[in-house]
Amino acid sequence: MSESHVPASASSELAARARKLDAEDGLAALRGRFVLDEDEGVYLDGNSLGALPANVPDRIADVVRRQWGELRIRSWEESGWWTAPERVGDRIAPLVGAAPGQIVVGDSTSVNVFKALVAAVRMAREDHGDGRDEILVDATTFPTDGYIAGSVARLTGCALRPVTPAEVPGALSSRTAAVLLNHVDYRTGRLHDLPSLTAAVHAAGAYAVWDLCHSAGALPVGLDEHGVGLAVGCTYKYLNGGPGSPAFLYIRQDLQDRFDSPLPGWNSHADPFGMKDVYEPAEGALRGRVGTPGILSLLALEAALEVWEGVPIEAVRAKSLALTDFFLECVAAYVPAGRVESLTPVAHEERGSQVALRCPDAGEVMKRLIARGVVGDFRRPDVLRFGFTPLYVRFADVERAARVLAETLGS
Ligand SMILES: Cc1ncc(COP(=O)(O)O)c(C=O)c1O
Ligand SMILES: Nc1c(O)cccc1C(=O)CC(N)C(=O)O
Repeated sequence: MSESHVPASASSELAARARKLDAEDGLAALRGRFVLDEDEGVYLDGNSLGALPANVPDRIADVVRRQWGELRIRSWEESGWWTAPERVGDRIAPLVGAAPGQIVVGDSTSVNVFKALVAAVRMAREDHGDGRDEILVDATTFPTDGYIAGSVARLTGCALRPVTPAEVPGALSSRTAAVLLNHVDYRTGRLHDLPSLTAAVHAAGAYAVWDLCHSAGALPVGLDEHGVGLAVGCTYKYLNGGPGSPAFLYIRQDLQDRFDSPLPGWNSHADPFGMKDVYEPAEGALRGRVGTPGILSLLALEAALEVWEGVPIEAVRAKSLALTDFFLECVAAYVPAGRVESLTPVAHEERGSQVALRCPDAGEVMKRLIARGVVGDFRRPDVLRFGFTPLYVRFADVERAARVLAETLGS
């Protein structure tokens, strides 16, 4: 493959900078907590599926062989299976700025969006009456949120109004019951202003539900600090919980006794083993539970969260911004002008932990990149997505990815 498209002087200067940045990186040693083959290439798809933390396989082997194989039914108590949804929620809590007792883990993000959004509409109507008959949904959302919001609207007799996050303040009215928003846009990597949008929604007497899939584990969210009422997120991206690992649901402390779940399964009952005919919700966030949790993936996630031991999310954010800055700089230096267009905002306060580059032949380009060991992903119709997980991505990876991209585009 020709390297003629990458100016040699820029390449050696940026490669040297990458080595220096890696040498000075206070988080560099964290990469050792993951299973990553040094020779395999560059993994920039942690915004879709995080890498495997090295301690997970042995933990899962213990859960299967000893907890399930030997202790069997006793493990619900003796191995802490029954309380795992709340316990693992408390492990996620500091990463999203929540005090303990407000997060339960279980089900998928889609299911948690459903629970949170119905509960939000119910609370808005309790506060202001049935005139609250509109749900605003992020028009740029990852599709599942839009589909679920559509169903919630039909079930609750609300109108569904898709608007961009920027349009939300102007769209709020005395009809708004709930607003479903993404903290970081899955396609462009744009970070939305959670504090001001939450405040605007609350000022209109409505409830915001935040989807944190692309921010949890990538940047500080500050749920308690910003008075967020309800939030959901997945754990298989920046939290590295593994394929299909359970999602989380945040219910702010003071809203918990008003949280009226549309899926009141027996795991959320105040007395689950009372086997009562009448439903009585449990106290606290655990009324967000539904049925029996998937213990294997829940405990894989619990082990995966141990990689965060002693890692401040602020340091992760600082490295994330440095990585994406450096990637944009390398792309600008290496890729022929006009060949790609960045959809990711330049301003730090508007950027998540990914870079999205538009190019007309993105699908083909990503195939060729992957064949050369640079793994990002392709989002239709024309977006190359690169996710930067600060726990294991190195500056040298960033420089290499941009160089291989330039070579691929030039070939
Ligand atoms: C913003 C957002 N919400 C939801 C999901 C997916 O939800 P689920 O966990 O139900 O598959 C994704 C990606 O998978 C996403 O990017
Ligand atoms: N959640 C995914 C899955 O279960 C399989 C394959 C890919 C994904 C995704 O990452 C989709 C997604 N959240 C996105 O950001 O595009």
